[in-house]
Amino acid sequence: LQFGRFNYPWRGDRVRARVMGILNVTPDSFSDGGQHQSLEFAISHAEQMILDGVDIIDVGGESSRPGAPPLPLEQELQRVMPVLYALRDIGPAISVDTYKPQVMREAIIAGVDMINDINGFRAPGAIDAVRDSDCGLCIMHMQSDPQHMQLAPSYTDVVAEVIAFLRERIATLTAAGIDPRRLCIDPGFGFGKTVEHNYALLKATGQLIAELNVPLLAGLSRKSMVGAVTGKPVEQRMAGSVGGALAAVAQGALIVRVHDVAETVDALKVWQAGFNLQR
Ligand SMILES: Nc1nc2[nH]c(S[C@@H](C(=O)O)c3ccccc3)nc2c(=O)[nH]1
Repeated sequence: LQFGRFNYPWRGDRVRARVMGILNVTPDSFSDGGQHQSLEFAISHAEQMILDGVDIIDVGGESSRPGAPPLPLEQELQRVMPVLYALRDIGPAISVDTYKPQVMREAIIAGVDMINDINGFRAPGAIDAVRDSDCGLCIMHMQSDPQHMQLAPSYTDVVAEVIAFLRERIATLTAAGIDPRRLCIDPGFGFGKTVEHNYALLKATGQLIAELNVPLLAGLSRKSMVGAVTGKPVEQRMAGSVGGALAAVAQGALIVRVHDVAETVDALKVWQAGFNLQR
């Protein structure tokens, strides 16, 4: 995958969806919290994803688990920056999953190819942090915040409201001088949504793309929406997650964010070989 600037994954052969592998950099639980072991694990996980055919590796220091307290800036930097520097020339595109402007700034200096912001670049300083660079930007919808979002998700019309939110963010970022070719959108499965809201959004993937006219990233891997319809626990949701990824790609999604890279890459290869994409 040639990942030149303004030649983002979705700018290549538009029909092939790209696979974004999830790389969670959690604290080093085996020693005194030093970075070395978690860095070693992160690099070996990245190397395995590359063997599996990953296109983008998404490095996240903070699990956005509902109810989780926010991770302090210094801790996030200590976790994420060594990994970004270790992976910057490893091959595939590198994305950083953060909503903190200072992490964005340092990640851009480290040469990341994309910034994945679950908060849609709403934090004060987030737009300034990313404006004067050429990295890709993923704008995700979230209702409320990770601490409160799953307490009582409610919408009048979830699809219309998510579209309106993403439309406003696209307009705000482009008005600030950001090239729209850098943008992709994401409905944010699991971020302030019930299972019903999530499936209404998944079924509306084509509508979001048609109305907003930017590439769409779908991130439903192993989430509760998969568990709800399969009855499976999180460690047995791979097949359901692959099914969800194909449901999104069939409607035009261009990036799927997944835990199970090898399985998703294979499923997409066979699906794309057997489905007439040029409809
Ligand atoms: N763009 C984009 N970034 C993301 N980061 C994440 S964290 C997520 C997970 O299960 O990985 C998660 C969600 C809720 C609780 C824990 C963990 N999800 C997305 C997504 O759906 N889209």
